Amino acid sequence: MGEEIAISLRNVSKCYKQYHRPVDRLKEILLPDQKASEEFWALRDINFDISKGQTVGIIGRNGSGKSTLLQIIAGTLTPTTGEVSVKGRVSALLELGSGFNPEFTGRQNVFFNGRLLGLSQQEIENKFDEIAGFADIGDFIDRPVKTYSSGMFVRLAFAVAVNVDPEILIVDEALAVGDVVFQHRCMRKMRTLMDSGVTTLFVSHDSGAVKTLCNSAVMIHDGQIYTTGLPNDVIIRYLKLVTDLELGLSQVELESQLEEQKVQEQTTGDNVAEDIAAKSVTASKSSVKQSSVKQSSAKLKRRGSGKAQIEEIKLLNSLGEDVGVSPVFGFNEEVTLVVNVKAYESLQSCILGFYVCDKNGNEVIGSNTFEENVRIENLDAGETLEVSFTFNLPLRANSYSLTVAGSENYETLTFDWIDNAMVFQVLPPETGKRVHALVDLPMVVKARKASLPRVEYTKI
Ligand SMILES: Nc1ncnc2c1ncn2[C@@H]1O[C@H](COP(=O)(O)OP(=O)(O)OP(=O)(O)O)[C@@H](O)[C@H]1O
Repeated sequence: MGEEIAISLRNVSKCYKQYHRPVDRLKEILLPDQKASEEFWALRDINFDISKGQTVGIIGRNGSGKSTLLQIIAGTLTPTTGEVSVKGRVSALLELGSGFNPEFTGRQNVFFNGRLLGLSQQEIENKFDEIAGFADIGDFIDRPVKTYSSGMFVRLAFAVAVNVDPEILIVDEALAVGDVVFQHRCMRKMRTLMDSGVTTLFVSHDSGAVKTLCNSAVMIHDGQIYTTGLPNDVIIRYLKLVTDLELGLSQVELESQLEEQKVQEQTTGDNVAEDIAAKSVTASKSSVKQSSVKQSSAKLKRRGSGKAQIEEIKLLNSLGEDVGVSPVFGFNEEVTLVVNVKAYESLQSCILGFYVCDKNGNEVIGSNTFEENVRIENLDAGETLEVSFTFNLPLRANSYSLTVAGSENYETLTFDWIDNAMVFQVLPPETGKRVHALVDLPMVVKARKASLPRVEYTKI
């Protein structure tokens, strides 16, 4: 039996009417023959299926169509064309305030919203204390919502959305509001819901949250699906697009890249997007030489201005040996990362850095020359530079990837950024010690048995 589909979109498009002046809207109502608006397609031909229990991150630049997409899935907006099928009770946390009546108290809104979501009066009463406890807004629960700060508002809205036993949870960027303690509480609750099989859609500009929370991601650009896949891969594509746009790559060039990517994906069935990502930035210059990894298997992903380029990356073991295509290191082994850079234009200064990332793309170890107090001044065009970083790998046995990047300084765009430049394995400790966390740092542990205090019994 195949996976159960919770959300399915077929050729979904949304066209908004846009008016230059408010009066044009009235004009069009009064004089329907005279068109006073322009059509704007916020979404075009969106097709995807989301299996039950998946957590999907939706990413994209401002105005790309993410909120429109979520509202269509949540059922608060009708698509202009296409079909949407959503199976399960949807609880949506969309725009701040949507669904709340400002004149009602928080308590009244909890009941009002609960009923809208299909819960009975008794069910809401049973859940009320949990919701109020989660929101943690004190006496404000009995005051009109219009007197709330935006933080209180989102606390209550989130508390309702996650505590009404949703089957499908839709969250739009809401976690960015509220204090740190509340954000942690939200994250924990979302994880619990996801672990219990709730299908979740999550729009965020926080790539870290998408990487840690989601199983997959969809990137929307100009109302179309730009790419889908593993969160880290999609985020890399997203960051590359943002860099390309900052570098002034024209829309025509981006569209032709997208077309080329689609054609190649169809013909090879392979994830050609990755190779295109690697080619597009620096197509005219030499590609990076990785003495330890073949380019295709390394899933090379690259972006940057190209003012200078990373020409070679090597990862040496504790004996200083280059250990080949798929290096395997011992637990806590000392390794040396050697990076060679060539300037194609003159640079006033240079910062070179790296990250060791886990499978989800979370940065586990990382630093750069600036933070390590190694100042690199003036690189002339044609000049080369070799930088080495020596560090240990006190990591849980697993595979890790290496990201290497360089920029002129913190203010400028990176000249070269290579994600997944190399993948390597770390073995478990030879001592047999189990590593329970991602990183295992040396620590001092002391234990002391305290004798129990004597209890004196008084005879009555
Ligand atoms: N009611 C509306 N009428 C006209 N145009 C709209 C309307 N709502 C959204 N749009 C336009 O549709 C496009 C997509 O908007 P949407 O809010 O879905 O983007 P978004 O990706 O969620 O953006 P952000 O990250 O800034 O929230 C934008 O260009 C926006 O101006």
